[in-house]
Amino acid sequence: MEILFDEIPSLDLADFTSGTPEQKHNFVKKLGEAYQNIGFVAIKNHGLSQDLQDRLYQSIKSFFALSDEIKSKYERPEIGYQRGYTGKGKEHAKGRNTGDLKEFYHVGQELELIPDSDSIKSEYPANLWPEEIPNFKQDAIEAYQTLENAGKAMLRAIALHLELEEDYFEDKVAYGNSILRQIHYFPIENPDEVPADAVRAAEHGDINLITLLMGASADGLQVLRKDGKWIPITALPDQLVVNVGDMLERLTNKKLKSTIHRVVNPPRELMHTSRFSIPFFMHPRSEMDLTCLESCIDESHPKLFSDATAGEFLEERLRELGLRK
Ligand SMILES: O=C(O)CCC(=O)C(=O)O
Ligand SMILES: [Fe+2]
Repeated sequence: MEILFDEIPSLDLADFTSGTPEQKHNFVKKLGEAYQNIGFVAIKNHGLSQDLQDRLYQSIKSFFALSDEIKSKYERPEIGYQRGYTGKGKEHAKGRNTGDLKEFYHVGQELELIPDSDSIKSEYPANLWPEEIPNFKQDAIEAYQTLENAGKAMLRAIALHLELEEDYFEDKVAYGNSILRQIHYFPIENPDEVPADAVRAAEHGDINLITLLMGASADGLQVLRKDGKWIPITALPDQLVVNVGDMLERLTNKKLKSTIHRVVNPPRELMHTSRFSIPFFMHPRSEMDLTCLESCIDESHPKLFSDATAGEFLEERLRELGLRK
């Protein structure tokens, strides 16, 4: 069914997690409809409190206000910047060379929380915690866990929409390679000093299964509708934006859409202002097989992707983004 949304659909996650069978059914139906079309929804009752979001934004504002010299102590190119700080302009979208106008900080699974018996533990680098910002660690870990739980609930709904067992993704995302990315789109005093084609975040699809995005500190996020129109996204304060990433698109042979999105620059007179945002990229364990589901392949939907594991696909994309040599 062709639907052209003027805004992304809003859903209540509580309908799915604690609603009546009918509410749960309707949630899955609306989610499936949205993900087969615009690839984005906004959800409320996700479990992440406003207080925690405020604390997170406070910590990252303090962190990014530190000098470049201090921030670079937390930069680890040798692990593809998968933990800690990534400096200004280092990442560019796939297919581009001009770096995005952003700096960011990555938090992954906290190793102490993974049981020793799980061999995945040895795959992950340890998190880095900035000693200059006392609450950073505690707030980031709490947000990571809350978003991981909300993501698991979304994946249960997605599994039902795909007519899989509700717990299909459960073991695949247990201690998965998810990343909390805290982003600062930095102020630019003189717009003529940056490359003419430089933008806050050039158009891209996310790599992972799904992305859960907290309300940002300013406008700018836009998604590309299939008729070519860019639709601005503004989440209400109590909402998270949740979109399909490339891994889920591959698994479902493009039944679910990883929609291209971007963050545009503000008008020239506001280029000197900052924008902060915090996406949570929900990744499975590296061994997850992303081979297209048989149920998503038929004569009118031939298989579009070669077989790969999540780990293989991620490595390829990190090289394409300039983060891995
Ligand atoms: O900053 C935002 O609002 C979105 C960022 C984004 O799309 C990303 O980091 O993948
Ligand atoms: Fe994105």
